[in-house]
Amino acid sequence: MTTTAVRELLLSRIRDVADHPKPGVVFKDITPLLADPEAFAALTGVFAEQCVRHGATKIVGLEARGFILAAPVAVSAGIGFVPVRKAGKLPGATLRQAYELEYGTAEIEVHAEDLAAGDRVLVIDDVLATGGTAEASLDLIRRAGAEVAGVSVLMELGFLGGRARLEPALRGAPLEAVIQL
Ligand SMILES: O=P(O)(O)OC[C@H]1O[C@H](OP(=O)(O)OP(=O)(O)O)[C@H](O)[C@@H]1O
Ligand SMILES: Nc1ncnc2[nH]cnc12
Repeated sequence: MTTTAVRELLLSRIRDVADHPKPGVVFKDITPLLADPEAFAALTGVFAEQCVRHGATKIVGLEARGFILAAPVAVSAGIGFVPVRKAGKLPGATLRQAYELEYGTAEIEVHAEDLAAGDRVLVIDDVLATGGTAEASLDLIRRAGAEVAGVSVLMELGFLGGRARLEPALRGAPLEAVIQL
């Protein structure tokens, strides 16, 4: 399949849900994509190629939808998967990072022992919106001593300015969005 055909297939499997989870938000629902094995496999293939191209040695997935997309990429690429979770879920010793959302703040965590110097980490998630979650994940990766290989997302909501917010934290690492909206 050509790159354009893959993008069209993926876009056709993302459903817009108006006013979810609150009025005024158009929620980008990826469950139709996950339910279509051809589309899910195509997306996994795109991420796996980026993983190889950026020389990643570990994959971080961002809870929760990022877990679903990142795990098959790690298996396909033959490298480890590391979950970045919302605070309070991981049982071991963690590093924790607070970040700002559109309204209020949130915190995410990673097991400190899962990342170390010498790791090159590709972050995978479904959506880049304001960029707050991805930015905080890059802080965690570096605080663990690892290097950021890149950030890969299925879709970027350009009108929310996530790319500009993330730019300084990327420090030259690539941010790739399969679909720009
Ligand atoms: O760029 P941002 O403004 O930080 O937003 C993007 C994040 O928001 C969504 O996750 P959410 O926190 O809704 O969690 P979920 O995947 O568990 O539904 C999405 O999956 C990203 O992780
Ligand atoms: N509009 C949106 N749809 C799906 N996930 C999101 N995360 C942040 N904004 C989102």
